[in-house]
Amino acid sequence: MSTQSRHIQLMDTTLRDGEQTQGVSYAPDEKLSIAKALLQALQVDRIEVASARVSEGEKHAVKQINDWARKEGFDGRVEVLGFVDHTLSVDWILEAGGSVINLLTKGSEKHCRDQLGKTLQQHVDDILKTVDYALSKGLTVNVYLEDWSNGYRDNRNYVFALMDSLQRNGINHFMLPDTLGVMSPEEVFENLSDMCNRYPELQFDFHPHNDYGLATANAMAAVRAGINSIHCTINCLGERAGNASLAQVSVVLRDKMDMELSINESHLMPTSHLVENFSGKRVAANAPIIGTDVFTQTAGIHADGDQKGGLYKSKLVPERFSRIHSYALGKMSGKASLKKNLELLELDLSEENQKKVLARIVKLGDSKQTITTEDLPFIIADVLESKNYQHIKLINCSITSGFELESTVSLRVDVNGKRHVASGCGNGGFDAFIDAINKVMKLHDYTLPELLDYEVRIPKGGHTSALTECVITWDCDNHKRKTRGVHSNQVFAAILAALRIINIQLHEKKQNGEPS
Ligand SMILES: CC(=O)SCCNC(=O)CCNC(=O)[C@H](O)C(C)(C)COP(=O)(O)OP(=O)(O)OC[C@H]1O[C@@H](n2cnc3c(N)ncnc32)[C@H](O)[C@@H]1OP(=O)(O)O
Repeated sequence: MSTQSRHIQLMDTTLRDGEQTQGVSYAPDEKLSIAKALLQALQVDRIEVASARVSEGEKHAVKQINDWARKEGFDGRVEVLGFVDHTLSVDWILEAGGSVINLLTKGSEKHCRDQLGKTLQQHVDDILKTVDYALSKGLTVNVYLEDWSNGYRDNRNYVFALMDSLQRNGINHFMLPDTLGVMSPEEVFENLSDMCNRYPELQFDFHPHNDYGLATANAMAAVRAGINSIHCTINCLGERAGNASLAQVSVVLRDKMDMELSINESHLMPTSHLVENFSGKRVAANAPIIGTDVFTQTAGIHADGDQKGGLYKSKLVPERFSRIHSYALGKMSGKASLKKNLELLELDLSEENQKKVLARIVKLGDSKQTITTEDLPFIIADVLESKNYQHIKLINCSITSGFELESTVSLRVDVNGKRHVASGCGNGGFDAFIDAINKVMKLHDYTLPELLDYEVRIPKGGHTSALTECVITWDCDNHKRKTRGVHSNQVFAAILAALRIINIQLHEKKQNGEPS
């Protein structure tokens, strides 16, 4: 149908279908925080926040969201999935302060017959009872046709008969799910075009799933067929392979189809992080738009092209998403990659020294080591044999750990020429070290930054005696910094990474003329 620019609504179901991701369960306050981020910051049109009847905790969460939404003027944009159970789901939603029910009906003859054990007429009678009850209580009613994609393929007369019975009963949106994510873009276009042509007066939503990795392509096909509302989730969460990614769908519909969306792109990353934290499901580093690595150029040739007038630029510029380009350091780096990192750190090096530093970076990369931007000053100091970059030096350190025992550390350390002895205890060797080193650093008017992430890894194919590498991400005044340490003992790898961030920050203090 039409590829003419029009407003496409996104209905985010991170808090309903997204919570059907294996192992994900949000606490009520987490649900409220995500709902706020979705409606207020990201400016999603509608959100589905739960299934009715699940639990008392869930009802409490939905009530909190509805109370907040009403106060902030988002009433009518918070939806709850309900069942064909006459009064039960409707009453549950009303008790939770809700105003919209997304009623789950059977969109395939097979589900109607084999799961409910009903004929179509019996199912329609039950649905209408629930719809009438919901409308009499003032709810807005949307209807899901569960398993519509299979139902349409196997017996579309069932689907048409269901639609014909429901279409004049005050239902707002008819939601057509590809419940098992089995459709191709061609099938989506063909089947949805047919539905739109048959029922031109009705509002349809499309609910894609990503089982074949086609959710975004299917969302595009749906819009091409004339659908004006797409369901998606943050970070592609959802049952099995997940739903369509809101980041991908919103950006693709804007860039490739010229559609209008209300989404504020600069909030895609923060919302993704929030959901990542609360769901415990990590986003792949190469996930489009929101992955940590997707604006990093690794190849030297690409860094060179970026310097020569943005030769490797597309519409997907990181600034759009409040992100920045970065240039990886490793064996594929060239002089342009190094230059970009030096610019970032505001470091100046002669051509001659750049060559030496680059040779060291390539060598380190060859031995599979990760090199972060924060490593660069150390590599430079090492290559150029600069002595004035060493502000903290661990002279010795012993750690004791035991099963069901608190770990203890005693250490001797040199900070800007002053020798200190300290001990500490904690929940594990690294925690005990942090306790001890914080006691020392307090005397130097310095506090370690908050730790945001802590990753330990061994080279692929390694074994228990291999070197371990620990990469720690620190929150330095809302600016993320990564440091790494390499050691055969993983706690010492972490300690070396911690010493490195201290060294960096002591060096900066010195350069700023602050006492240390
Ligand atoms: C498209 C989707 O992703 S659907 C997701 C729907 N959401 C959920 O399932 C949320 C989590 N579910 C739950 O908490 C529970 O399953 C509840 C509270 C909804 C129901 O729990 P229970 O009463 O224990 O039933 P159970 O989980 O076994 O569900 C199966 C019953 O629901 C019936 N059912 C299936 N679909 C529907 C429907 N759309 N409307 C009404 N009843 C339905 C089945 O026929 C079965 O009934 P039966 O026991 O009489 O045979």
